[in-house]
Amino acid sequence: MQALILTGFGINCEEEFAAAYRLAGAQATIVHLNQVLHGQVSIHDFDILNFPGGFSFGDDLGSGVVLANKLRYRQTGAGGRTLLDDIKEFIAAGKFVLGICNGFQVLVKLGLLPNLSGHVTPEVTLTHNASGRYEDRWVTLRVNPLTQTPFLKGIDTLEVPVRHGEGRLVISDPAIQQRIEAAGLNCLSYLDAAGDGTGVYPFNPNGAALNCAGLTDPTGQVFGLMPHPEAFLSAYNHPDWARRRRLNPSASEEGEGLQIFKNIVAHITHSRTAATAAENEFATQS
Ligand SMILES: NC(=O)CC[C@H](N)C(=O)O
Repeated sequence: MQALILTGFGINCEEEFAAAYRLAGAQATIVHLNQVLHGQVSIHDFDILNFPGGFSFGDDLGSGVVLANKLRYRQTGAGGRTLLDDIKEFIAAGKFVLGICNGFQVLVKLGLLPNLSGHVTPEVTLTHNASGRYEDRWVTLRVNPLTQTPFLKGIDTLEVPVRHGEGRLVISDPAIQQRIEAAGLNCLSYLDAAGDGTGVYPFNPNGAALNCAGLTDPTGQVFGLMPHPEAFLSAYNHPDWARRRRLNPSASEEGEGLQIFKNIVAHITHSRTAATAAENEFATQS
């Protein structure tokens, strides 16, 4: 199971991302975006493509906009081929894409999320937090029980840090909002201290529509979220770890964020084993 983790141009969470995959049992390779754009590395040699957080292109024109435009418009080959063409093929082959924070912003600006139309055109946007400030705090999330994505399998709630200036999801078309809700694509929502979904600041740190902290596409293969699960890989990353351990001394030393990476690594490994078994059976029969 091979994870490709993009870096360069102000992306700054690639090491945490790689650590997450390694702890989950996968191989992680950090690659500069130019190596992919110049054809030195092919995304097709990997199982999952990852867009980490950071400040790509200094957040100029809006977080994630320039990187999304490079993927959509920068020609990587003959005939006007772009990296987005490769990413579409990658997804059509049943592979997975994960974007965290700035990476989520890239996927939204590109139109890979929520991608209700299947045409990869932007349908929603992420913009400046309602507070007008950069928000750096821990939040609690609930997984939407309707979600089909393997990334979130078996997870009910989790605590994770956010650190962003542009995390407010805006959905200007009510029909799109309704379709996102009906399909369960708003896969993560912010909770208040009583464990209820809330739009109230600071529990919802940015004023996002639908209290949405994360989205998937209709296939569940593309997943993006504003908070940083890759920053909660060890129980000791939590600001309140000492009290949590006192209350529950036998609790795992793993951070809650690691489960997302373990889930996808297990899913891909399992699907591959099943595919090989089916091929072997076919070979024996024919
Ligand atoms: N941590 C991040 O990835 C931040 C994303 C983006 N630069 C923002 O401020 O919204």
